Amino acid sequence: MRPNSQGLKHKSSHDTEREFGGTLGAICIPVFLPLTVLFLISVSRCPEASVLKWPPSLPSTDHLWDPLALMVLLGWISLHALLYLTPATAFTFVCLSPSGFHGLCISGVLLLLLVGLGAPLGYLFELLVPLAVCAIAVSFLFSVYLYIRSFCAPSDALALGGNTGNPLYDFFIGRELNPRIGNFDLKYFCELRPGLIGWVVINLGMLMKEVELRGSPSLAMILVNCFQLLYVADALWNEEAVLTTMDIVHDGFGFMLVFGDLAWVPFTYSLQAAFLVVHPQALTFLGAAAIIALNGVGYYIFRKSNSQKNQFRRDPSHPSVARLETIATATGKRLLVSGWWGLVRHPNYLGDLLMALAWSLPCGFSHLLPYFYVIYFTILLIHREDRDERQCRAKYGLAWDTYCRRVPYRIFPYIY
Ligand SMILES: NC(=O)C1=CN([C@@H]2O[C@H](COP(=O)(O)OP(=O)(O)OC[C@H]3O[C@@H](n4cnc5c(N)ncnc54)[C@H](OP(=O)(O)O)[C@@H]3O)[C@@H](O)[C@H]2O)C=CC1
Ligand SMILES: CC(C)CCC[C@@H](C)[C@H]1CC=C2C3=C(CC[C@@]21C)[C@@]1(C)CC[C@H](O)C(C)(C)[C@@H]1CC3
Repeated sequence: MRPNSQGLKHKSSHDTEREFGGTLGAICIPVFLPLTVLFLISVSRCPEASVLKWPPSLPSTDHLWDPLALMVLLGWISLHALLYLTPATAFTFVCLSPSGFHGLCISGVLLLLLVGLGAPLGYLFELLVPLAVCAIAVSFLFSVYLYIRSFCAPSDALALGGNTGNPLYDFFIGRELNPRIGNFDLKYFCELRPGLIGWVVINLGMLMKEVELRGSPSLAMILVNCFQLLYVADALWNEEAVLTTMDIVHDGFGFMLVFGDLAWVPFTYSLQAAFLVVHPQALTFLGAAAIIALNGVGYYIFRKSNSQKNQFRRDPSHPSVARLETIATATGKRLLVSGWWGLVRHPNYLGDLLMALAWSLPCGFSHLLPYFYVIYFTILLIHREDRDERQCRAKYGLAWDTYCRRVPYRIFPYIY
């Protein structure tokens, strides 16, 4: 057996553990999730906006395709590929900031120019369904390309879990860990650039549509736009931290991540803004202040806990983390058992979930749809926590069990 780039030995196709429901999941998820995206966008623009209505509303076939949508999508991905390849020093006005953040700033400047020249950004509302259809199609084609090219990759470039020998499952999970074209890291690019920045551009399009319809943006729309812009800007400012996430370190680059990055994130994470275009909400200043406070608390916990772990992993002797209590593991790495990581085993998930709730609350309580993100995200993070737990137990053995005894709660103190 030959160690791969994850430092682990390849198992045979029979003993590789299958995740996400195995082969059945790999067949159902690529059918079910793209339909879910189209269903949710359709529901968000119906006056009744009911996710429980039967039969479910799906867009009619003549609304699925628009050549303009394909041009916009391919232009957008190409622009970000170009920015990704341009050396950071070329952007002297933001040269001290990380390169993902340049992408966001430059997109912002270009959009302002377009709006200044009279481009109707609000038209994104009409284009949303065909754009999502194109993003789904591009995700499928790109995943097929990744699957085929993975057979030319050396075995130490393959992901541990994506090489079961079952083509459907391997296509879904991803065979190659970090596919590159020269220096261009395809997974890193997709995880942080076109989809994540596309999400805030769609939000802005929804805000402009509201301005077209009602003359000015509502307080609820402004809050949703600002909260989510802060989240995306934070991700791009701290972009190197993504290099330690399980998606980059452990998971292959297959349909699940490609679709997640290019279609799921931009089109389902922007549902609150799309909902508000057709379902305006009256928000009091007191209500808005409470929601801002909730988002602030969530962001504080999310940022502080992520930064504490990143700082500790980078330099454990740094004064900000040197006094924290730790336990040793057999690998030589230490685990934090005080500070944020002594409160619960995933304080960053707790902060992220509080923010998710704050993004839905401006949409009021009359509909379930704006709460889709919080519900989906709770399930995603509980499942992710379980996967991470298994990986950490395999890596750290007894030390991980000691950590779990010291810090018994996973995400919510005294609850879970
Ligand atoms: N908006 C979205 O859709 C999503 C957002 N996220 C967010 O992304 C961020 C990253 O999440 P994710 O990658 O899942 O996980 P984490 O950032 O929580 O990283 C988990 C890893 O941290 C290390 N670790 C765990 N406990 C300790 C400890 N006590 N001391 C030191 N190191 C420890 C382990 O790796 P090691 O020991 O190898 O360093 C473990 O594998 C989170 O804030 C999450 O909320 C995630 C998914 C989706
Ligand atoms: C299609 C499925 C239902 C789910 C696919 C999951 C993906 C959408 C997520 C897996 C991990 C992600 C991360 C982020 C976005 C969502 C996906 C791609 C992230 C970039 C969001 C911003 C954060 O600050 C982060 C820490 C950089 C996130 C990293 C993980």
